[in-house]
Amino acid sequence: MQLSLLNQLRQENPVVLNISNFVTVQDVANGLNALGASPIMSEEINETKEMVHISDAVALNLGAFSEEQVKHIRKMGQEANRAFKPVVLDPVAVGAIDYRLQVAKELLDEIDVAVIRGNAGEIAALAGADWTSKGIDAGQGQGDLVEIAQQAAQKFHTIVLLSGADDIITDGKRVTIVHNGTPLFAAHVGSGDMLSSIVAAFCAVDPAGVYEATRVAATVFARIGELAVGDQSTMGPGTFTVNLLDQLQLAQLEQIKQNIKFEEA
Ligand SMILES: Nc1ncnc2c1ncn2[C@@H]1O[C@H](COP(=O)(O)OP(=O)(O)O)[C@@H](O)[C@H]1O
Ligand SMILES: Cc1ncsc1CCOP(=O)(O)O
Ligand SMILES: [Mg+2]
Repeated sequence: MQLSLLNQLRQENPVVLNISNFVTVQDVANGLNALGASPIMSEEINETKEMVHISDAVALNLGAFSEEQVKHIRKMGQEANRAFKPVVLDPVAVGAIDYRLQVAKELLDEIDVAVIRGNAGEIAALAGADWTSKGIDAGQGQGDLVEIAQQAAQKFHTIVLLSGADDIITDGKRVTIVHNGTPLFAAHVGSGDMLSSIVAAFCAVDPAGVYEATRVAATVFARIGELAVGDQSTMGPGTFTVNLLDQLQLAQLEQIKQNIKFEEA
């Protein structure tokens, strides 16, 4: 795995344009910034073309959209496609709310999305698989998550990153499973949104290799979570959040490379 993309990212400092949600916007901005990317957020549709022009990748988060924001998301995605800037979509809670699923599917029809990053419930809903989601969380189901991720990737002609205790990255055929990470990620609202924007940052560094960029992003983020926990046996989400932000900036490639656990299929 080309983990050295992290150093390239830190050198290039790519601009990542985000449609965020009001819950996690600061996690996303600070997470990108600490890692070595340059975040910018936008809520004004009239600046879309210029915004995309100055950006290297776009992350579209469906966490708290309104009808107005959907127009903005559509325009931003299509503008990014015209400018050949990679687009990452985070379909927050589409497994729990049918209306969200419908909007996400429409956007996927209208925008050429490079990567969909979601939890099991979200990716299962997009794939049309049997699964019970719970709000923004993954929920529960019996299906094989690798097959579900592959189905979603094939259906939408995109790379899928299905995150959770294991992260599954697939283009529909190739599969990488990353076992690194910490359950404390799930105790912090915004972990998934941070990851989606970080995927966009890695795609900006290597737009020709979206699959590689996505699996590197997942691995780097998971290892940084582990480094944030360190050897402390008890830690709560408060300390984890602070340490995560610190490690996003401080963690060096050599530390990240230690103890990588992934398999390829
Ligand atoms: N139980 C877990 N163990 C290890 N890592 C986890 C666990 N749950 C989530 N993560 C990690 O948290 C990050 C966010 O993923 P996830 O929780 O699936 O997203 P979301 O917040 O959108 O539901 C990913 O890096 C994922 O690997
Ligand atoms: C709580 C909440 N409600 C709407 S968006 C959102 C944040 C979701 O963040 P994440 O998917 O990263 O946990
Ligand atoms: Mg999420």
